[in-house]
Amino acid sequence: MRVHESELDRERAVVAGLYDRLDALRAETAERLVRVRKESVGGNHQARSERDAFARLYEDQLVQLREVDARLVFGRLLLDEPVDGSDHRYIGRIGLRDDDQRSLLLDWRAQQASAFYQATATARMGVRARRHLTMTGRQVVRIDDEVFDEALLDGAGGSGEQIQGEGALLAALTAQRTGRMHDIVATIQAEQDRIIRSDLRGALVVQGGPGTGKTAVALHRAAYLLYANRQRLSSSGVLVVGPSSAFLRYIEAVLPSLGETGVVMQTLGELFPGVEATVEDAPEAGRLKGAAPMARLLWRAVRSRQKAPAEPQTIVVDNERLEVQPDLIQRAIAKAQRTGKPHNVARVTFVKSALSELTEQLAAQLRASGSTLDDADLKVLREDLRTSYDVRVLLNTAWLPLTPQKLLQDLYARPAWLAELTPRWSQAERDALRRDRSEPFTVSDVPLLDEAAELLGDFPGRPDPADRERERQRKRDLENARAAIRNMGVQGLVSAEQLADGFAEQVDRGSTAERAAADRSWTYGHVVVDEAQELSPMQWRVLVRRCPMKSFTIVGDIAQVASAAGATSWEDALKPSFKEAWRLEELTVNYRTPAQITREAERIAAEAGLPITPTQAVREGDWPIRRTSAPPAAGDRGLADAVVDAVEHDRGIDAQGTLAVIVAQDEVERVAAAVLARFGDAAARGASGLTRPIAVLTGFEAKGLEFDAVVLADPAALAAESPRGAASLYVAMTRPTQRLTLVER
Ligand SMILES: Nc1ncnc2c1ncn2[C@@H]1O[C@H](COP(=O)(O)OP(=O)(O)OP(=O)(O)O)[C@@H](O)[C@H]1O
Repeated sequence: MRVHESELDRERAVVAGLYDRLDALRAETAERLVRVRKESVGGNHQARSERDAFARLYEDQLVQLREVDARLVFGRLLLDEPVDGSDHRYIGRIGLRDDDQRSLLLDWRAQQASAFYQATATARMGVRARRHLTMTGRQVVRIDDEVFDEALLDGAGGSGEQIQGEGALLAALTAQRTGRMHDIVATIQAEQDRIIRSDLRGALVVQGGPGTGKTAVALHRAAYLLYANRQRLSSSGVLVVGPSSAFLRYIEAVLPSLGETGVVMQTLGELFPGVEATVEDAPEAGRLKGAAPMARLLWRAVRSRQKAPAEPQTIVVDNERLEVQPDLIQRAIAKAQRTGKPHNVARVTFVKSALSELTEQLAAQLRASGSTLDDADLKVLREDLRTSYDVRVLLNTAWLPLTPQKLLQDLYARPAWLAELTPRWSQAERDALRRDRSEPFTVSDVPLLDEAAELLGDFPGRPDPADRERERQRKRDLENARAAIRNMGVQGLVSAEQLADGFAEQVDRGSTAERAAADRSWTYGHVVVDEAQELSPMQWRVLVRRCPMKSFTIVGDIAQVASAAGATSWEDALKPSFKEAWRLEELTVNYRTPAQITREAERIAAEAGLPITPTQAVREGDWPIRRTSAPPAAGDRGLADAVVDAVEHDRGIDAQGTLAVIVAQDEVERVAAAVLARFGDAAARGASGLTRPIAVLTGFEAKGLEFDAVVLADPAALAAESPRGAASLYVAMTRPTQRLTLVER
């Protein structure tokens, strides 16, 4: 015991030294910031923009140094071979060095830090022992050791190999939930670490049952990839896609706590700039819109808007009546189509070709009536035709410039046109898409808008030259940044790209992340997709367009598919976009849900025929599943009242933790009203409930989230509402970290 005490003191002294170093760095950065800001406002534009860029860089560094304060250090390795004069190596959120550049703290993402997560007694990786440090504020409160080198063992024996840092892990797993996801750097397990550090290239699929840490792993992988491929990813960015804004809010603090702020997070409804879709389609419409043939349908829709008139058209130009044959327009259309360019771009060829033929026809007509025409006259004729109202109407009727929004609205609002395009569909299918022009776009419309944008190309008149100027400016910025780095002697501390980003912000005030999110043609260096089993083929197509290099981390659980357009196997989902070029990793340990609850959820899911991957829960819970039922005579009120009672009962056990009431869509508002009436401000309906003690959610909203306790209203209704059997019920049952109550009807 005494030995342990003195060890604790020793660690406290080391950790205090690390915090001193952090404070010194902060002070130094703050001082640099003040100095840069104070420098006289004079100088030319170039000098000012350089100073601003440095100021922004120091501000970012200060934010990062502040973010890493909590649990700055969490581990220590005892090494076979000393490094920098010490056989102790401390692992933390960031790397720290002393004035002589000796390593004091190793960034968890550094290659040498992988031993902290992966070493075992049988594969020691040069490690004699591993120590987990548990912190409260800046103070070490506990140490847990695992010894690998037999020479150090005095009969105590090494700890189990499957779970590492058991004490620290269990403390993290049973800690009360706050409605925000936390990072897991201190306790990443070996199977998770291998996935986190897997190569940047190609598509990596992480399949795992509920609570196996897929989301946690995906986010830590994003942080790791940004660290290990800083040059490549900092300018192109990383996109994280999640199912709902509630989910993104739940995970949004994880990356900043790992020191990463440049990641773009979007829901599937936000992938098309300018549209923020939150409404979901009815299952049948969602299925049709998500299916791969929709791409072909949109192609045909665009083609059908390139159409010669059925009859000859008479137009008047320069007081001459011209009879335009459908053939003439048809030839111009064919020529434009042969360019293979998008609709709005190919239209230029169409117009040119039609104008040439019309000019010839008009000239021939004038010559026939006795006029003589030279080249200059022909030019004038062509210009007269180009500016003629009749010609404009004629050409626009045959080939009108289109926006993606207009194309899609027309498709849904003009049943006759849709019918023409879908000869093999049933009338019921066509009716499912029917919609008024004024209705907002749905989440399933977003990939269709993107597909349409691809087929249509830029709308004429959009600022294209600005892009070229921006490119030239970027080159100048990079050169200036390199020069500035040399002048200030900060080589190695900042990359030219980072600094040039700072210059660019000067112009459009946007970080890489903001610019990427606003630009449909932006291509990311890496894309992380969470809850990927829900994605439709059309959604996959958008994501691959956002990252043509196909560097993806795809995490999900095929058994949790709730949407009608989601995948039934990873092979089917990925084949169209990735062919065979993806690799699969599986996670099998459930870190969230206690064993009793996991077993019951898996039993129900298996009975309903869901293809679940059974998980191994790391712990037994302290509470059995509780079942109550609503008195049948009380009707709808009965369920709401029984739910309120169940919540009250659970608050009696723990009034501090987070609790979710999960309800089928049809009943959620009624139950929410009763819960809010009883618990007032302590409860809220929807995503805003995530920062309150009690949240009332639908099965869909609860996806990916977790709570200390869950009260599930009417499990049968929840099971019935999902197009894929009991998926929604399975998801709901696997949300609690401690207690589950089932309120049956
Ligand atoms: N190595 C770990 N150390 C500490 N906590 C962990 C670890 N791995 C996972 N967890 C915790 O387990 C819980 C479940 O993780 P996560 O939400 O990533 O699972 P998931 O596989 O995405 O689940 P679901 O499919 O149900 O959404 C989270 O609270 C997470 O922090």
